[in-house]
Amino acid sequence: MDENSRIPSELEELTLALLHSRGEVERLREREQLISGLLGSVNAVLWAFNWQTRQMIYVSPAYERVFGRSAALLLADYNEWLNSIYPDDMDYAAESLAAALEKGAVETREYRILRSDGQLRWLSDKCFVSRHANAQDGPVLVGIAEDITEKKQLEGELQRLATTDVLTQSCNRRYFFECAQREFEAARQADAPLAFLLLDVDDFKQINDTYGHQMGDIVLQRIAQCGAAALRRGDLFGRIGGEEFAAVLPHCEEGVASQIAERLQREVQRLSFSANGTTFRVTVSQGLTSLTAADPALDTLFGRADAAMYQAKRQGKNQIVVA
Ligand SMILES: Nc1nc2c(ncn2[C@@H]2O[C@H](COP(=O)(O)OP(=O)(O)OP(=O)(O)O)[C@@H](O)[C@H]2O)c(=O)[nH]1
Repeated sequence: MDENSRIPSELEELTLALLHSRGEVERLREREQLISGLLGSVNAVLWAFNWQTRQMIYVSPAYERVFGRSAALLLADYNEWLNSIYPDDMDYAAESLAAALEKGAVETREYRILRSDGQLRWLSDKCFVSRHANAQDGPVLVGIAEDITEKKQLEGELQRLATTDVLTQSCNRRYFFECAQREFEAARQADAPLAFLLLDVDDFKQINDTYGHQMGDIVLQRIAQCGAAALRRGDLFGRIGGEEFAAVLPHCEEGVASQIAERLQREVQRLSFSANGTTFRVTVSQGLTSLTAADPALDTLFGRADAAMYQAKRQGKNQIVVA
């Protein structure tokens, strides 16, 4: 056989190369279809952002579903993304994005957006510095944003259940003392006034025994409503025992605290209940005290308010004792 006949001619080489590159193009097309199918079906927004030019380079199809806005507008102008962030969360969203540049990644970003239809939604938006970006184009940030509104609502509901007294919807004992401790420490640190109020329903056993436990529950609910009505915004109110409630009044001088306790006393006295064809009223005894420089712990305040409340009971009930 002739030596030259074994060497493929230039034409054959070209044909082989063409066939090979056609196969490659076909494979790439299939791959692209697969990836765009995946990106289209994933309910998370994948995005890429050029930090230097402040340009959105890419955003996946889920953007229009999650944000309810046009992807074309976003690709034309990055401000479209900023416009969608809930104003209170704007600083956090911008700072955490910049932090990703320094740290390489921020995986705990959560903020709220306003969809174009006015709906408020929570997003988890993890972002990373891309390792594949071209150095001369500046850093590129890539991210994955997911709608976590339902998860947030569930967390909120769990938090509410863990901190709320089921019967009266006021703070439960554990949460009340947790918040009271924080208020106590803040007042001590700022040398600010703080009052502690303890309230116990008078002759509650008799109410239960005469009108039934269910009626007793209604009494507790109405007293809790009086508490919410009489206190100021920022005051803490909770049910800390069966028929015992407590309040912490931050930044409250003794005189104002007394007025608040008196208002609460009157609110309760005004309540009227009907059962078994009769009408009855309830009263409460209150113990009130204020933080002094010598109080080492919240327990000291609590103990003083408790002693004052028992003094009110001993003195005939339906009254406030200030200690
Ligand atoms: N209906 C109802 N009763 C409760 C609840 N928790 C505790 N109690 C009742 O509250 C009553 C408290 O009674 P006592 O501690 O004797 O106090 P009191 O009758 O209010 O007497 P004074 O405190 O001296 O005025 C008890 O009978 C408890 O069973 C509750 O969630 N619902």
